[in-house]
Amino acid sequence: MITANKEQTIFNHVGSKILTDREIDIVARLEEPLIVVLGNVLSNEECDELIRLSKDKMKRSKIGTTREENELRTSSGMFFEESENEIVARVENRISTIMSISIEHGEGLQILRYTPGQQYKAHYDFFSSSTKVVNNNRISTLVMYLNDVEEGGETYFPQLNFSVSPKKGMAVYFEYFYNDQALNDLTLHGGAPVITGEKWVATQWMRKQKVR
Ligand SMILES: O=C(O)CCC(=O)C(=O)O
Ligand SMILES: [Fe+2]
Repeated sequence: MITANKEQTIFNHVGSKILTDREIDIVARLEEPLIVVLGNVLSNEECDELIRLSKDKMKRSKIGTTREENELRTSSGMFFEESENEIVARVENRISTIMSISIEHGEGLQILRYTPGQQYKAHYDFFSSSTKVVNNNRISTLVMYLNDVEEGGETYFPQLNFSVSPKKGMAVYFEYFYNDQALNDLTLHGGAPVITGEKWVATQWMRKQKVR
């Protein structure tokens, strides 16, 4: 007998809703590799507050440091400490339900800001097998959009001819912990250059084992 075997996924939600402290909408999904577009992940107030809190920090983190230019990623960014404040704790709990994994597997929430011309070139979120961290590699990503971008700034998957336009409060989830490495490789993705306006995102990466 021939059985079509579908690979095991981490994301365990079916239907069109995910129940957390908010009702999250599953807007669209690609099955393999699993890429899910989510709506109503963050409220407008939460988006604004995350931007406000990180703005200060980005400023502070630049003092006394020479800003290293990176070809791959030209945006500026910062990390929140675990449960750093009430809003980060609340959002982390929600993220953990969405991503079907406890927050102990998560690196701190990362905030990125892109101004016109800035981008994140196509990359993998997992580390290559030649690096030391590979024994506790990343397995999944949630990119949350904190504002509307006038033009540009799509999250694109060049191997899949697929892209997601940033929309305040929405998010894109994907995972790359398949047995078949070819599926993982299809999650190559980037943040297209912003053309007009600014783009703010919050990214959560999860690791195979606990990091906290
Ligand atoms: O800015 C984006 O759309 C993508 C961000 C991203 O790839 C990441 O944070 O790993
Ligand atoms: Fe990424």
